Amino acid sequence: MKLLITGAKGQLGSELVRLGSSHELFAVDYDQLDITDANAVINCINNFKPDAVINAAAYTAVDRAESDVEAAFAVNRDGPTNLARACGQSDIPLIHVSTDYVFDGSAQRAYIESDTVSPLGVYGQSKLAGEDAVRNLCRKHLILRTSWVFSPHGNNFVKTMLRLGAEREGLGVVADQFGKPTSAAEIARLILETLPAAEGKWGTYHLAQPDRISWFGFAEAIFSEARRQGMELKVREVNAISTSDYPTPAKRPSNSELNCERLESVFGVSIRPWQKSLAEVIKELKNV
Ligand SMILES: NC(=O)C1=CN([C@@H]2O[C@H](COP(=O)(O)OP(=O)(O)OC[C@H]3O[C@@H](n4cnc5c(N)ncnc54)[C@H](OP(=O)(O)O)[C@@H]3O)[C@@H](O)[C@H]2O)C=CC1
Ligand SMILES: Cc1cn([C@H]2C[C@H](O)[C@@H](COP(=O)(O)OP(=O)(O)O[C@H]3O[C@@H](C)C(=O)[C@@H](O)[C@H]3O)O2)c(=O)[nH]c1=O
Repeated sequence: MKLLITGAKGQLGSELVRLGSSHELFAVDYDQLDITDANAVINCINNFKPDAVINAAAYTAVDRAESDVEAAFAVNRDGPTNLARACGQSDIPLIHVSTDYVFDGSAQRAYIESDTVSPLGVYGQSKLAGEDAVRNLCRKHLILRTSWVFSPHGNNFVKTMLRLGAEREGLGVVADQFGKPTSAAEIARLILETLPAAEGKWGTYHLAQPDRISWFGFAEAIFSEARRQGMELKVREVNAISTSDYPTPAKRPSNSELNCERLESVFGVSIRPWQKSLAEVIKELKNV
């Protein structure tokens, strides 16, 4: 397939490029295609004539978004609007990635696709506006909501923990926010697997790796896997703290577990647990 990938230097974009080599890729980041520029988006799609567009571009700085509202909405709402309009006009499928942070976390179970959305912060609000634009402007769309993305690239919780764990003896990590860590490689693998089978299955799906865990539990898993692989860490004490002990500009959902049964049953795919992906990512980071 001829695939246009936006945000190609980000976590997901990098994995799409790595795993998508059997396709003809036009992989562009901000410097080659700014998705907030409507004319540039139309020209790019008209020139390359892709079979599908995968939007991996986003504004992902959750706390910074609270004071940088315009920029977050430009990238997360206006960018997808431009892509969806251009794709919709040419009947090109658009794969768009969204987030668990569209939910407020009040559910006592895993969220399904049709659950009420009610984002707590600017990042989630801007991503929700992007989802709406894609649904309204491009019939052939897959909106894939994922969560807690990690990879060897860019910024993510795994890399932050490994950095802090090498610098400090003690760390406090929130133990009352739960979700599903998901590797960018697993998202890329599943996008490339579902896309060729997507005709007649357009819509919104949840895509996150089992199992549900807290950020604290995830931090413990990161340190234990890093030590198992022989990494030297300074950290001796990881303390379970509550959200109120770790004030941040953006509010985060206390439960953003995504139920992914719909994706698995409609496409007949199975999503690997994050533990295996974590081991692979740490192995790669160790060798950098
Ligand atoms: N990271 C996470 O934990 C989660 C991410 N998601 C979603 O998954 C998707 C992929 O996220 P992830 O790979 O982590 O994101 P990254 O932040 O790693 O990558 C996003 C990429 O988009 C680029 N970008 C920013 N603005 C523009 C623009 N105007 N035009 C073109 N490119 C732009 C960024 O460039 P630059 O770095 O120069 O700004 C960066 O290379 C996003 O939709 C995100 O919302 C969902 C749940 C969790
Ligand atoms: C660094 C650190 C964070 N925390 C907490 C803060 C926060 O509640 C939680 C996660 O922090 P982060 O800022 O790394 O993660 P955050 O930016 O909230 O991650 C989110 O990113 C966006 C893009 C998404 O779409 C979400 O799915 C999610 O992955 O851990 C600690 O408790 N201790 C620490 O030392």
